[in-house]
Amino acid sequence: MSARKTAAIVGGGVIGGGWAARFLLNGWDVQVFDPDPEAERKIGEVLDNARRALPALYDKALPAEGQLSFHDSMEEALADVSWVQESVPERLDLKHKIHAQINEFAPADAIIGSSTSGFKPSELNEGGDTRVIVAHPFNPVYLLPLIELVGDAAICAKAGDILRSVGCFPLTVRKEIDAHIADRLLEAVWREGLWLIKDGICTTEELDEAIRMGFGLRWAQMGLFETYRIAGGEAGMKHFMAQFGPALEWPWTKLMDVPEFTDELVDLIADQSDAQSGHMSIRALERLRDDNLVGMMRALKKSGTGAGGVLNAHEALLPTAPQGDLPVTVDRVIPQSWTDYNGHMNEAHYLEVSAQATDRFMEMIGADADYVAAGKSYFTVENHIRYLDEMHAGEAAKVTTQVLAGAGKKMHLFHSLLKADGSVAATVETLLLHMDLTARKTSVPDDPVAAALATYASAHETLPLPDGAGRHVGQRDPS
Ligand SMILES: NC(=O)C1=CN([C@@H]2O[C@H](COP(=O)(O)OP(=O)(O)OC[C@H]3O[C@@H](n4cnc5c(N)ncnc54)[C@H](O)[C@@H]3O)[C@@H](O)[C@H]2O)C=CC1
Ligand SMILES: C[N+](C)(C)CC(=O)CC(=O)[O-]
Repeated sequence: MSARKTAAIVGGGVIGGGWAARFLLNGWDVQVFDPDPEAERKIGEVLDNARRALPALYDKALPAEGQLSFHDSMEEALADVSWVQESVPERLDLKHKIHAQINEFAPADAIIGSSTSGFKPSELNEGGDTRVIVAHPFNPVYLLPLIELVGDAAICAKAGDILRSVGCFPLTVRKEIDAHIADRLLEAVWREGLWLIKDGICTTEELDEAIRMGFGLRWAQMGLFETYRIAGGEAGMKHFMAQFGPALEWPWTKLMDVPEFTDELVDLIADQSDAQSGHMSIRALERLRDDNLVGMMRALKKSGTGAGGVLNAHEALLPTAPQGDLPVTVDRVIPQSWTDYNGHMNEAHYLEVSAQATDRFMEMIGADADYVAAGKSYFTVENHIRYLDEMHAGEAAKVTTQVLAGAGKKMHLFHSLLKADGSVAATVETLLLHMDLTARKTSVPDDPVAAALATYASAHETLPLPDGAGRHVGQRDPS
């Protein structure tokens, strides 16, 4: 993979702006070419949404943002890049023209991807010596991990490595077909929806409720076939197919046809959509969507299912730098979902951050997932939290951890929650005991864990006792 972490965005609209945010917030420099005089403003607004949402998916800090630049020529925008992403309007003639220009200026080793929703790579490359692959994203590109890759196998493999490094899920489509995989499914649902609305069976809002109150939730974590596998009950998929296969002969869909896009139909759909969502601006709807997606995707991290597994794998790649003499055990952004009616981070999440810091420190001394799977761990037996300052959504936060004592069965830690300016927002003094998970009784840790903990305890012994250590609730500060 090229060492250059610079991407060119050709076409900075809804999707190009999302690509710019995906690369930029993962530490890449981004060079944009888009003749629209409003492109810089539009991308700026997408970046505002992305900075608010993407970091909240992670329990570790993302890399420092790359540099964003706008260029008046394709040649300038493509200088020294390792990825070119084309996101111009879905017109094959325009894409051919653009890719001929890209081919002229892009470095020979650069990946050239098209965001096209439906064209095949053979169509994009027809008549020229271009080497475009389909790299089809899903809006919002900075949050949804799926990128469908279609085209040259070697280029797709290299593209997949790069996409994984910026938190995406590259899905290589085995054979090219119009609209790849996901858009064919989306098109089917959209066509049927148009018929249902045209025939007065439901409104746009009722159709959306039918999706988001039912299978839409299921699809977010298990897709279509795993869901149907469960629907077959103990008899499984074959029973499901036997029971519901015949329905494919019945008129449960009109997909053989699509309603004529008359002015009446377009007005019908548009009027109902306005009635459903017209009270919110697109940017407000986008922020609501992002908050919902972040909450759902964070929930999937616990089981590692679907997008949750992608987030966990990407998070494992993110480095955490030490802070002075103390290890940084949490380095993250406060998610919107952690704030409450007082407009700041809720008290419960200070303890959640502390628990994350303790888990990270346990990993650092070898009491990691494998250690727990072997039947040994630590249990927290006492916490003392001091709330010293508010934390707000989108705020960067670090936790440093000092070992106050670490011998025998005991592990006595002091976590300090630091704001971006280094001030202390909270402290959590926490006492843990080592446990035998089979006997459910205290036990001494394995020698390697005991030795690693003793090393930290010895190194921290020379540090001043942190302010607040040993306090009890309501203790007066010395005047
Ligand atoms: N909107 C969506 O939900 C999705 C769209 N896509 C695909 O992404 C591509 C772009 O779609 P959108 O972002 O929605 O369109 P858009 O209309 O929002 O953005 C297109 C951008 O291309 C720019 N542009 C036009 N001619 C150009 C040229 N000669 N050189 C450079 N830039 C030029 C325009 O100024 C505009 O900013 C299409 O192929 C579409 O199928 C893929 C996934 C989702
Ligand atoms: C409607 N659409 C064809 C532009 C959808 C896509 O291409 C993917 C998406 O984000 O839904």
